[in-house]
Formats: sequence, C-alpha cells, structure tokens
Amino acid sequence: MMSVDDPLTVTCTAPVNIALIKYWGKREEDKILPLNPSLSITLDVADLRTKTTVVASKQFDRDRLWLNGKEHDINNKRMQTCIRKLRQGADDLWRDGKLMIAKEEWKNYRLHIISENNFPTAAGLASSASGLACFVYSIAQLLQFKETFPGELTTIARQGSGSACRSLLGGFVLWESGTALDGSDSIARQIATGDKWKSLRVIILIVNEQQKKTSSTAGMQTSVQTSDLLKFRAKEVVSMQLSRMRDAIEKADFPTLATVTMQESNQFHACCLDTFPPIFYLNEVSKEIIQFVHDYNADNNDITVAYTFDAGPNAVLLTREENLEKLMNSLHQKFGFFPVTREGVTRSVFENSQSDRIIRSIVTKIGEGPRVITRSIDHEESLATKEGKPKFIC
Ligand SMILES: Nc1ncnc2c1ncn2[C@@H]1O[C@H](COP(=O)(O)OP(=O)(O)OP(=O)(O)O)[C@@H](O)[C@H]1O
Ligand SMILES: C[C@@](O)(CCOP(=O)(O)OP(=O)(O)O)CC(=O)O
Repeated sequence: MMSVDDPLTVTCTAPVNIALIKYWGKREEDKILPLNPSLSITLDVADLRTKTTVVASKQFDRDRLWLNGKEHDINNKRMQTCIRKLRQGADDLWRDGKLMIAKEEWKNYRLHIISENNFPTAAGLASSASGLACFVYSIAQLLQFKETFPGELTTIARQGSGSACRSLLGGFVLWESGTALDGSDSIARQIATGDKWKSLRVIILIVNEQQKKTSSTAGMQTSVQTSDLLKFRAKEVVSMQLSRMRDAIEKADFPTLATVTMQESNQFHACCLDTFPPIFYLNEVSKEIIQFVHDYNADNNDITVAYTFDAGPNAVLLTREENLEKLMNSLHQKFGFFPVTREGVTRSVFENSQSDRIIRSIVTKIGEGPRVITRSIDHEESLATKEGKPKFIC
C-alpha cells in the first residue's frame, strides 16, 4: 500500500511507429496540424522502445528531463505545452479509498522525467515519436489525466511532435488531419489491430546512425513554402492512397499494402526533391536498397517486399515471416554481412567493415501501444533512484 512518504512515480514504455502514408507538412505550425492524414504501423516494444520514469515531488525546485543519461532541455515550447495541458487535465489521486492528492494540489508538484531509447536518438528512427509519446503518456498516468473527449491525449502528444500521436496506439493507426481551428479533431485512433497481420515482419536497415542534417520540422516547413507537388499530393493523392491502404489492411492484402507503401515513400521523397532548395534524405545505399526490392519482387514474380524511408537514409522493409530467411540471405548476398537483431538478440557476429553500406538491421513486427510497467520506485525497471534522480548518468 502506498504511504504519504512513498515517491509518486510511474515507469512506462512506448513504441516506435512507422508511417506507411506519410505526414509531411503542417497547415498550422503552433498546434502541429497536418496538411494531410497519415497512417502508421506500431512496432513491437520488445525490440524498439522508449522507457520513461516520472517522479513528482513538492521538494523538487523545477521540472527536469534526462534523456539517455544526460540532462536535456525541457524549456522548449513543445514540451512546455504538453506539460501545461497535462497539468490542466490532472485529477484526484485515490489509493484504497483514500484521497492522496486533490487535483488542485498537483500544481505544487514538480516533475523529474528520466527517459531512455534503446535505439539511436535523432537518427531518423522516429525517436521523437516514441520519446514524446512516452513523455506524454507517463506524465498523464502519474497526474491521473482525465480526457474530456476521446483521443484528447493524442492531441497533446501531437503538440510534442506530430508523429508522436500515432505512438499512443497499437496496430494500424490513423492520424486525422481534422478541420477544427483548435485542433481538437486532429486525433490519432486505431483503425485495425495487428491480428490479421501477425506474420508481417518489419526489417529496419540501418545505413547511418548519425543525426540528420535537415530535421523533419525544418524540412517540411520549407516544403510547404516551396513545393507545388506537396500541395497536389495533399489535395489529390493522399485520400486515394489512404482508401486503398485501408482496404488492403482490412483484407490482409500484402501486395496492395506493399505497393501503396512504396509509392507513398517515393512521393514523399519526390516532394523533398521538389522543395527549393531540395532536401536529400536518401543516399546511394538507400537507392540501391530501392532497386534491390524492385528486382527481388520482379525475380519472384510477386510483390513480397516493400520499402519505406522517413527523413533519413535508413530503410524500413516490410515482408511476411515465410519470406524472411530468403530475403535476409539475398540482402546479405547483395550488401555483404551485417548483424541482424531479432527478438532482442543479435544473430550474427559479422561486422560490416565497409562504409556506405548497411551497418546493422533490426527485425521486428507489429505491436501494441504504451503501457505502465511499474508504479514503484524500487522496481528494477524504474530508471529513478529514491531521490528522483537518474540511476544511470553518462
Ligand atoms: N525518450 C525521449 N524523451 C523525450 N524526448 C525525446 C526522447 N527521444 C527523443 N526525444 C526528442 O526528440 C528529438 C529527436 O527528434 P528528431 O526528429 O530530430 O529525430 P528522430 O525522431 O530520430 O527522427 P524522425 O522524427 O525524422 O524520424 C530529441 O532531440 C529529443 O528532443
Ligand atoms: C518523415 C516523417 O517521419 C515525418 C515525421 O515528422 P515529425 O513528427 O518528426 O515532425 P514534427 O511534427 O515537426 O515534430 C513522416 C511520418 O512519420 O509520418
């Protein structure tokens, strides 16, 4: 049972999501309202995840954030908006029929937020999506956040980073662009569980783990200002592709899902090229991977693999379990050996010595949304000491 002296804490995990229908461009910068709807798959937290511990105390003098063992600036506008909205929606904390903290009391508590990603941060692997989703979800869990309308929490995560709203749900997730000026209808919701897609495998091919030159936020701003193709895409293309994709998800139709996914990735990168000055996220290896996938499908006379790329050169391939071994063998033959991490275990000891090649890969599958791991500070999964400081500092 919780006593008044126990630190108020929660530890949660949140997944990475990969967009199959891309979000690129805002119609409103401040509230992060997108030009078009987007659709993603949530990846399994067993392989890629953010873990966050939040501790609340009246003794702390300010809100603080530690990311991967180093203190990180929390005074940026986006994180401050999220924290403010979460505090506004805080509710009474009850334990065993006893009121522990009345909702108006929460304003006297400051937060220590300790977070780690088990994959490279800011390298185009959607760390901002899982990171901000975990940030919002964990604080909401601690402050007993009560939604005033369904999906409200996703509207808060959206204001941390657009793609983060999709990481609050599992399976296939649709982020509606919405029309309301206040952004209240620009929410994310699950449109299908992963039940029909249990055999889907997602292979992340890491080509570069460095921080990218043009952030998604800055890149899409320039695209909105300069690309006519982006306007055409938002007006004419996305709704058609979205309905093809939703139909394919419903029917578990891999070839259609794969085709739309590749077309979407290509159109997103075409919009980047149409931006002035152009933005290049793909490198030579990325392009070789694209060619490889098309050759592989042509040789097999079937569409069994798809690729998608976000704002960086790393590839995400989709295939089915029954094709995985054959595909990995062909990738190794074409690109040389690289270590493969599957179900959290690295299967190959071969390090790729060449540069400009695939460095390593992670094989994962569709997964569930965020969850609470523990509400105890003593739990081994908690990232905080009893004093509310990170257990591990770099
Ligand atoms: N666990 C986390 N907790 C809080 N914030 C995080 C966390 N992980 C990442 N972030 C925030 O996201 C930023 C990285 O976002 P950025 O968009 O640059 O990279 P990315 O998400 O890896 O790439 P992309 O969004 O293009 O896929 C970090 O600098 C940090 O501010
Ligand atoms: C290419 C993308 O990954 C862009 C993600 O952009 P962010 O969500 O990182 O951008 P901000 O809203 O400015 O934080 C496509 C996608 O995830 O839909």
